[in-house]
Amino acid sequence: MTIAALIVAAGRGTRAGGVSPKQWRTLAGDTVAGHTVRAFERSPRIARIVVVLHPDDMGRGVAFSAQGCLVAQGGHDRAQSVRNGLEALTGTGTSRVLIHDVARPCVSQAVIEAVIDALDGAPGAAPALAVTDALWTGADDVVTGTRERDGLFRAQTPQGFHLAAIRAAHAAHPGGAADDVEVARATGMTVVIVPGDEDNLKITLPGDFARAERILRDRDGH
Ligand SMILES: Nc1ccn([C@@H]2O[C@H](COP(=O)(O)OP(=O)(O)OP(=O)(O)O)[C@@H](O)[C@H]2O)c(=O)n1
Ligand SMILES: C[C@](O)(CO)[C@H](O)COP(=O)(O)O
Repeated sequence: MTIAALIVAAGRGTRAGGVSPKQWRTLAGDTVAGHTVRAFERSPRIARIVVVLHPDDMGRGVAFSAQGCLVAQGGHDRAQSVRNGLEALTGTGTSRVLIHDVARPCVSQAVIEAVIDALDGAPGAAPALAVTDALWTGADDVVTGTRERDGLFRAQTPQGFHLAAIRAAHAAHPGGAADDVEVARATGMTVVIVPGDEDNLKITLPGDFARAERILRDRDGH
């Protein structure tokens, strides 16, 4: 069985601010994208890596190609970028794919392994963390109600799938999905939840860079 990682890196990181998109910012000695790609290169079970880049960033693809990655051009939204990455896997003999946000550079080997292992028993698998805090609704800075937290999860990536199944799901989906699990579930696919990791944050807002850098430095013992 051949397993690929598909890293979507074609977003602009508008919420993170800064002079360049968040995936090109340097943290703990490498770019965010460099850390993310390396996490999958370190996994002996990942046979190939596709990196999906924004049209303006295709020049950066040369370095990824030189290190053995496939490179694809991104689309107008995340789902289109995923579809372009899936297309790039055509003819490579890949049977399973782990789809990951470039903006999650602290993904651990344990999370990658858990997703891969779960795909032996289900067509889809993804990491998530159970919601433990109380949940409120609010308006104008005032609490307006509470919500049941049982059965709620915070979704992470990598989200793993049998390749043919996720290709078919993306081809059939009308658009507007938050992630690939939503696309998969729209076809009736079973997606199992594996343990996520608090450190597997998605760099989204300016304050997230410092936290990601701390995690990466602590892990590398710097
Ligand atoms: N057209 C797009 C849009 C998003 N992405 C990727 O999808 C992931 C989603 O994370 P998010 O935080 O939403 O990234 P951005 O779209 O870059 O961020 P923002 O919404 O703040 O602009 C990121 O890895 C991003 O690069 C992509 O490959 N192609
Ligand atoms: C795919 C994802 O990371 C799951 O948590 C997330 O849905 C993508 O980004 P966004 O913050 O919802 O735009």
